[in-house]
Amino acid sequence: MDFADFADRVAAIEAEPADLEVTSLVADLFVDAGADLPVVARLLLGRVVPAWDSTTLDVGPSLCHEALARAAGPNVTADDVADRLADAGEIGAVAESLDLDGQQGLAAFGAADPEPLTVSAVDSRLRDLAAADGAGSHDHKVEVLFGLFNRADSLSARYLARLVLSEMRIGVGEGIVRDAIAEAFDVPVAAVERALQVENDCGAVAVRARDEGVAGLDAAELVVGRPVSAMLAQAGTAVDALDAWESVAVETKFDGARVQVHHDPAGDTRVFSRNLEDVTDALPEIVEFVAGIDVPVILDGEALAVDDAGDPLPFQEVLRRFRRKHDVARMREEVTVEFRAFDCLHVDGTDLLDAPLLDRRERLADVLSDGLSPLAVVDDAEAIADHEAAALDAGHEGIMLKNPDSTYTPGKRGQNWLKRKPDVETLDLVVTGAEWGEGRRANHLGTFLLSARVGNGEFATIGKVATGITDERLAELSDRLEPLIREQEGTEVDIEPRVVFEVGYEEIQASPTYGSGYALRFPRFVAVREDKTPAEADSLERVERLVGERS
Ligand SMILES: Nc1ncnc2c1ncn2[C@@H]1O[C@H](COP(=O)(O)OP(=O)(O)OP(=O)(O)O)[C@@H](O)[C@H]1O
Repeated sequence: MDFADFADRVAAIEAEPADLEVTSLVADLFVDAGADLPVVARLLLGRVVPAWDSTTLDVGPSLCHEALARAAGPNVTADDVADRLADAGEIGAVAESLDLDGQQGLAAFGAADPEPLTVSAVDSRLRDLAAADGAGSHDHKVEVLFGLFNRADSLSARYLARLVLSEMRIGVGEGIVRDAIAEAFDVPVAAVERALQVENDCGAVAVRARDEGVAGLDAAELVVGRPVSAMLAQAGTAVDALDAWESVAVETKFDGARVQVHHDPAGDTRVFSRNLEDVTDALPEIVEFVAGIDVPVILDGEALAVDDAGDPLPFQEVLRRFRRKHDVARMREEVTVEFRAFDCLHVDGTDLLDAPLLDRRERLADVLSDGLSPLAVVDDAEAIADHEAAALDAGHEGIMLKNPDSTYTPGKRGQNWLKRKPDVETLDLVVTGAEWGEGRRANHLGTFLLSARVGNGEFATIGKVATGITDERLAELSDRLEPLIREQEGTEVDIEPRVVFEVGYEEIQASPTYGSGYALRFPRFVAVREDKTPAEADSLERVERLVGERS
């Protein structure tokens, strides 16, 4: 499929306001995609590689501006592109407005490939770009993007630019892709959903649905070494749990970082973070800990930092490891990280996603004798309160209440896992802006503008945080956020939404000051959530719920 045809179809999808119609248009596109089906399915979600692969294109705005300017010809500079972006507000409109003239551009710049740009050419060039690393990678990336923009017509440029900056925003989310696969190939939505959870790649699942139908979808299996999304929890109380289930599995809620451990005694051990990033090198203790397991396993659990007495330390200690991977040996001497396993997804060729929690826990105990998170099955509120008090006394964050009969549903924030924490409230919010500091802090960004997620790549501002940040941490945050600056006006900057802050606050108030209609009172910085992407930040819906609960 030519990329220009794909871009036409995407423009029609973007212009359609009704979800059902969007699903049908996407389904039609899937039917027509032929051999390009897996790539088309991923591109619609703004992905080049499957969701289980955390490789990113790592293209920042300035790199993209440089490539666009080169493709636009000698009269346009990267600064011009940035200026146009300030006016237009989104990169797709800018790319489209540059009138990149496809094949004429080729002649003008002497590019080697006279073929029209196809979907598969874009895919392979962007994979090549994603693999570029180290010295010279900047220039290589500009070169690859220039080559693509140079062969693109205006509409193609619009979607290419959005794709490389992870801003597809065409109103197509995972739910629509799931429903469209079902509609296109006449298979049940539930079967598609299940295969997506297991395989974590909409491209591969679309092909299964088309080529093998329900049987193919049902045959999707976990692969040791390929991460799946983690099952998530909702906030809940003992009463919620006892109302919903006959008995309750109570576990300690460890204040660490979620890890999924894939161990193959005949091969490799890999550790993945909650956003599926490979963090194996940052956590050698965990690799060593599971080294003795003599069958292939996929384990779910928490990486917990402990002090010399074995007592838990705050989760920031573990997250620091994810960030500074090259200092691991030194950091390991300073802080010990231990593994607490609480679930088991696969043992020795058998997937356990559909097994009840207590059965999975039995299998877990078969393969691991140490490092298990304790679990008690109880049926009264008093026993739950006792467990909570004991967990808090021991310095843990709270307790988890789980339905003993529940299956493991990857990526779902369902009602089968409830988290119960004392009322220390924090929100995970996306940094979308900042202000330069004053005086001693003039070289650093000092105040950070925070936003809640409103859906499909959009964010609404809700407050500013400047409190709770040490000078050292401020320098670190500045280094981190400066490359993400999109625009500057006076001392205020607009920042690409990439980094998530955990922020404490006293109260949430209705307020016209911010786009969300709410403002945090007394916000204070707690940590950078290295393990969360903006898509996993707290939503405005959650904020509204919190406000509702309080009033
Ligand atoms: N025994 C346990 N069982 C399940 N999850 C646990 C357990 N102990 C600690 N956790 C952590 O609690 C998280 C569950 O809460 P949730 O799914 O809401 O994630 P979260 O948004 O990171 O929440 P939080 O910030 O409260 O940890 C898990 O992702 C995991 O990291």
